[in-house]
Amino acid sequence: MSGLKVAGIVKAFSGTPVLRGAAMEVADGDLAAVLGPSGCGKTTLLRIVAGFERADAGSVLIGGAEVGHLPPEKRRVGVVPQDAALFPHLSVARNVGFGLPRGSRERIAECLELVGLDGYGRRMPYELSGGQQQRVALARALAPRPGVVLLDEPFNALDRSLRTSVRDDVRAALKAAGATAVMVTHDQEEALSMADTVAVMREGEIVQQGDPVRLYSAPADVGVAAFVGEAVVLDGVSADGTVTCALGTLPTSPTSPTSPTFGTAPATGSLPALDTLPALDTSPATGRRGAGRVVVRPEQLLLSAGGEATVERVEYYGHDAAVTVRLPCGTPVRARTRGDVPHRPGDKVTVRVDGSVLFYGEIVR
Ligand SMILES: Nc1ncnc2c1ncn2[C@@H]1O[C@H](COP(=O)(O)OP(=O)(O)OP(=O)(O)O)[C@@H](O)[C@H]1O
Repeated sequence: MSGLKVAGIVKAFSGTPVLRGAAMEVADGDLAAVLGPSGCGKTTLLRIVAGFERADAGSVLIGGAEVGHLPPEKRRVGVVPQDAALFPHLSVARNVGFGLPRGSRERIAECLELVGLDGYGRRMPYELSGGQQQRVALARALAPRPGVVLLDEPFNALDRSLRTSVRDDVRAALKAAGATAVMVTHDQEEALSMADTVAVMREGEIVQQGDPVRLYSAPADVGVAAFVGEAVVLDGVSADGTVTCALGTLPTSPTSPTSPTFGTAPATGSLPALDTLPALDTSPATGRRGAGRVVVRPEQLLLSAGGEATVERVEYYGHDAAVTVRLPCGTPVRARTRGDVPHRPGDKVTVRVDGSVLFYGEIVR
């Protein structure tokens, strides 16, 4: 196998477990995002892949070969740190050529071109913007043709307006180089918009890995649903392909998981990819029944004038707005609406749900 595979990674610091059997797989040439809240172990996993840290157990395969026993310089891994960390006293070209043999001018020029900075070789790092520095750091990581490129929250130091364009440039450069890459982030928008595959990490485990669309539409559990995008979570009672909750009786999505272990990573390290999970069983006789939790996406909530629900708060963002509405039963829900549709606090509205909803409950067979 080429690409990257990590399986069953366990790591503790001074007896405190940080990674508990983390497993993920990245196909050759794919960009993977490891997405998780602060402190869940993302950087530690990346450092173990890079060889800066040693795992207590588990395996790291790069291009099909086990590298767990190798020092960082023997792993063919390129690293892009958070803050670019260029050598301040070296020119851009010498930064990019740092890990290359002498006389690698052509390769340096090639890599600068890959990141859209051809002609910048003679500049010094202090003459570059933050985004340009980050691109030089990527060129430096790509220069020795690594088996895997690791990016640790690479856009953190950039301001918001710059991030989108630098993200595009970085993704384009990785794709042009054909690199297999893993990017750590706690920003769901960044993960969903950039990556080919997203691995969601929680408390030292990859709880689900899948492509962005499937991850958003079929999260493994309520926690993943709420972390990957916004979620309205309500209590509900399910029967016969529908669920009854504060928003009425709604059809449940065919992507609602049917197994309590849906998407969880077994300790053996095998991959919790959605594609490999058992076929979905939505037949009324054997589906999920009883009490559980309903997940609705805010953009599924449609508001119309007049009704029993009350608008409490409107956050206007231009392209859209977030409207908090109190339902007649007293439960608040947050809807995403078009920015040009006026709602004001105190307005009476009706809330309808567009499409089907996810339901997480006990399975009755
Ligand atoms: N060298 C170390 N010694 C002791 N504890 C450590 C060490 N490195 C990391 N930790 C602890 O391991 C946990 C996970 O840290 P890690 O940096 O991997 O998380 P993270 O998900 O990358 O967080 P963030 O998004 O905030 O960077 C934290 O509780 C951290 O304090």
